[in-house]
Amino acid sequence: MGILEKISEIEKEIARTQKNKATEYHLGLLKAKLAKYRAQLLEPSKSASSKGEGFDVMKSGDARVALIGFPSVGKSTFLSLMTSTASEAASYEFTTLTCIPGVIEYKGANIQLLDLPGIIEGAAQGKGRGRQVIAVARTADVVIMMLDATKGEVQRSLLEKELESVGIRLNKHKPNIYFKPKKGGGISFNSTVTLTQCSEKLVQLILHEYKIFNAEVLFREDCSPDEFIDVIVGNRVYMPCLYVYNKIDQISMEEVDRLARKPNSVVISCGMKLNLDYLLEMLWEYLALTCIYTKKRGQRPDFTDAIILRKGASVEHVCHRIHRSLASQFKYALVWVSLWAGDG
Ligand SMILES: Nc1nc2c(ncn2[C@@H]2O[C@H](COP(=O)(O)OP(=O)(O)OP(=O)(O)O)[C@@H](O)[C@H]2O)c(=O)[nH]1
Ligand SMILES: [K+]
Ligand SMILES: [Mg+2]
Repeated sequence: MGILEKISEIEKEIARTQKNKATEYHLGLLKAKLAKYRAQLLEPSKSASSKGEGFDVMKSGDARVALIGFPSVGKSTFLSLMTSTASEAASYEFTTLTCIPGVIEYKGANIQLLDLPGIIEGAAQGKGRGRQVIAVARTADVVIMMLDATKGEVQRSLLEKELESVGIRLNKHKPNIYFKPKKGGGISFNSTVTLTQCSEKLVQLILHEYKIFNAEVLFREDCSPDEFIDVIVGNRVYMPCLYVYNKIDQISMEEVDRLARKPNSVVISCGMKLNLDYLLEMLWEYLALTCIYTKKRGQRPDFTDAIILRKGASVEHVCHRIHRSLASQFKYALVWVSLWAGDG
C-alpha cells in the first residue's frame, strides 16, 4: 500500500470512529500515525518534477505576502491592481503558471506580494503546481487566501485542509507545551492547567508511536492531541491568514454582509475596485510591522523615512539595520512610542 492509500485508510477510520471516552486513545494513535505518514509525504522525493521546492523568487522588501486560491478567483487581477507589476488575468483557469512578485508600497514599507498559480484539491499531494505553491506559502509572513464570493464556502474549507495537511497552521498560535526528548529516564509528564483533551496515558501512547521513550513534557495550556502531535513533529508554521472574498459585485448585499462578518475575512471587488483600502489596512495589521523613525537631537523625526521591523523588535535590531558596527559601540537610546491606532 502506498502512503496516499494508508493516509486515506486512516482518515476513513477516524471518520467512522465515534468520538468518546472509550475511543480516545485509539483516535489519538490514529492521529499520530496520520501525522507520521503526512510527514513522509512531504519529504523531498528523488524525481525533479515533484520536488517540494518553491518557485525561485528572491525575498525582498520588509515582508512577504502570498496569494493562495483556486484558479480564476482574481489573484492576478489583484496583483496588477495593487502593484506596478502586471500579471496576466483571463477568464480561463490556470492562466498563471509561475510565481510573479510585485511590491505594495504602504506606510513607507515595501511589501512583497506574490501572485501564484491557482491550486486545487489534492495540491498538497502534488496536483498541478500545488506543492510548489504551498512551499512558497510557507515562506510568507501572511497568506491572503483569495476566494470567489460566488462559490460559497467550499473553496475555503478545501484549501484550509490542503494547507493544514502540510503543517501550515492558519491564525493559530504555537501550542504552549514544553517538550524535550531525553537520553534516558522515561517520560516525565506534567501540566500547569487542567487538561480536558489529553492525559498522561494518551501522551505516552502518542510518544511511543514516534518511538520516543524518554522525554520531558509540560502542558501549559489545555491542548488537543493534534496540537501535541504538532509539537512533537516540529516544522509546523503558524501563519496569519486573511480570507479575501473577491467578486462581491456578483452577489447580493445580504451575502456580502454575511461574508464580511466572518472572522479574519474581508470582502472586495477587484473588478469594481471596492474595499481595497480596507483590505490594505487589515493586511498591515496582520503583518504586525512596526515603523521606527530616527531623529537628531533637537530636531523633529523624519516621518517620511521609516525603518520597518517586526513587532517585538529590539533596539539592537534597529542598530543592526542602521549599521552593522553600531550595536557594539552603542550606549543608550531614547524611545518614544506612538499610541496612534495602527501605528504600533
Ligand atoms: N466580476 C468580477 N470579475 C473579476 C473580479 N476580479 C477578477 N475578475 C475576473 O476573473 C477572471 C479571473 O481573474 P484572474 O486574475 O486571471 O484570476 P487568477 O486567480 O489569477 O486565475 P489563475 O491564474 O488562472 O489561477 C478574469 O476574467 C477577471 O477579469 C471581480 O472583482 N469581479
Ligand atoms: K484565470
Ligand atoms: Mg493568475
